[in-house]
Amino acid sequence: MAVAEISPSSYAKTLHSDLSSKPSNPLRARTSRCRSAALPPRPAPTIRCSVAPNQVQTLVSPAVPTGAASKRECFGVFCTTYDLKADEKTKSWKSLINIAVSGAAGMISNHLLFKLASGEVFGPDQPITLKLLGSERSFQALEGVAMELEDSLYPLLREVSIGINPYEVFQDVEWALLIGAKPRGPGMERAGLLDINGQIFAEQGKALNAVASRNVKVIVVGNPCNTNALICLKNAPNIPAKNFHALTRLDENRAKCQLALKAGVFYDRVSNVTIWGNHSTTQVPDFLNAKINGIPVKEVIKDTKWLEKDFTENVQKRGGVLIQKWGRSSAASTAVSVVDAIRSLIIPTPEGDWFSSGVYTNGNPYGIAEDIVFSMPCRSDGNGDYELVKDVVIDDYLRGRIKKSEAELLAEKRCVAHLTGEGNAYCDLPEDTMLPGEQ
Ligand SMILES: NC(=O)C1=CN([C@@H]2O[C@H](COP(=O)(O)OP(=O)(O)OC[C@H]3O[C@@H](n4cnc5c(N)ncnc54)[C@H](OP(=O)(O)O)[C@@H]3O)[C@@H](O)[C@H]2O)C=CC1
Ligand SMILES: O=C([O-])CC(=O)C(=O)O
Repeated sequence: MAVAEISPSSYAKTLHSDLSSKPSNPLRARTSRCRSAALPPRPAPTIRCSVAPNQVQTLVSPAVPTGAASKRECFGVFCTTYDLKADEKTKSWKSLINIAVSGAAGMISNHLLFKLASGEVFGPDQPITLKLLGSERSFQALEGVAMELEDSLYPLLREVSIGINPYEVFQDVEWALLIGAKPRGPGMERAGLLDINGQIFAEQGKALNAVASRNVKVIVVGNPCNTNALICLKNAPNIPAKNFHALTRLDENRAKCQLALKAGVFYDRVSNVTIWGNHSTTQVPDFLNAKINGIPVKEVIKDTKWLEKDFTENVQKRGGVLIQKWGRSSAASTAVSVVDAIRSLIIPTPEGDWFSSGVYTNGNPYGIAEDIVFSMPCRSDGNGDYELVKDVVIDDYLRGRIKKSEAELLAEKRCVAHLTGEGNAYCDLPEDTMLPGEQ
């Protein structure tokens, strides 16, 4: 690594030191983060960066940057000056919110970012900032993604920044969608994946703890997502553990689709579907409490053998079947399920229904081991928070299956003890432990 001095004006990404650090009044007259028209021109600051000679020059902060709050980056057209208040159309808009997305140059993000920017996630009156986290490896691709966002002319997308340092990218974020993770390659042990990805999520947890909004909502998508979410929350002690989610909404959606197919109804007739446990092949799609047209599934689909075997396995292994056919893991449907997961937290849950999310187990009413991240049924008032649903039935079949997924997650937790501050790791994963995408 060479250390080079670059002037921000020599590069499209510009570091900003001239604006207030707090987005506390996000409908502020938004002056450019590159250069404020209201302020006298300043000499361009010199920024010290670490760059390899043949790499795109990248602005890098120290691990815990001093004065990081005053440093901002923007991308291209998003550096231009505007004033939300002055624009008639924007007067009824809500306050700007900051959303961070990691793995932003990856497949899932390529679908998700455009949904976020279009307004279909947070609503047509919600302007947003997108803060894209990548790596040196993906930096050029990240620029390409940002260029596509520019060219899409989304009115609600007010700011885009790109970076490779989570301590900068997570500054003041209200939502962190953590997608980036190393996929498990041929010959790689699950324990190895847990360690490599766990380190990513330990670092990102620390960064969130240091610089994100104190009430940031975190959705972990990168696999193994339950244990990554646990690592993340353990490294962010100043953020409520309740704010961390592991994405199991894709599994819920897959289960709804299978039940609808079997019952010959459209999938909007299926409700109250819980995915219990790990986002892995031990997950438990719950047909006992699920309903079709408001009637218990078991009264509509009387084929118990199908429910216990075919339905359950179809959902558990759907990711793997899709990889075999498509040649890559679910990206579009995963992005859709991230949208569903967010909307379930910002829109009140319909009366009598619930949604699934991998959440922290402390205080759960189901007897599931504490201190893991486990998918369970949740309801929300639409304020970003949730409560666990109490009125669910757990029979012996369900209990046995839940126990198996719980055992898997406890074993995963032991593998990452060195990343959660709980001593030495000891990895004894069950033989059949697999991600949904593995067969
Ligand atoms: N929970 C769920 O329901 C689902 C979860 N997933 C998981 O989501 C994650 C992302 O999937 P997808 O977007 O399709 O994957 P991609 O391979 O398209 O993108 C993943 C991104 O992860 C980043 N990454 C971070 N660390 C590494 C590393 N050490 N090696 C390689 N890449 C790394 C890369 O970005 P960069 O170089 O910028 O770091 C890359 O762009 C995966 O972990 C996948 O298993 C997928 C489907 C469903
Ligand atoms: O295993 C993977 O990477 C894909 C995955 O999570 C899924 O499709 O549910």
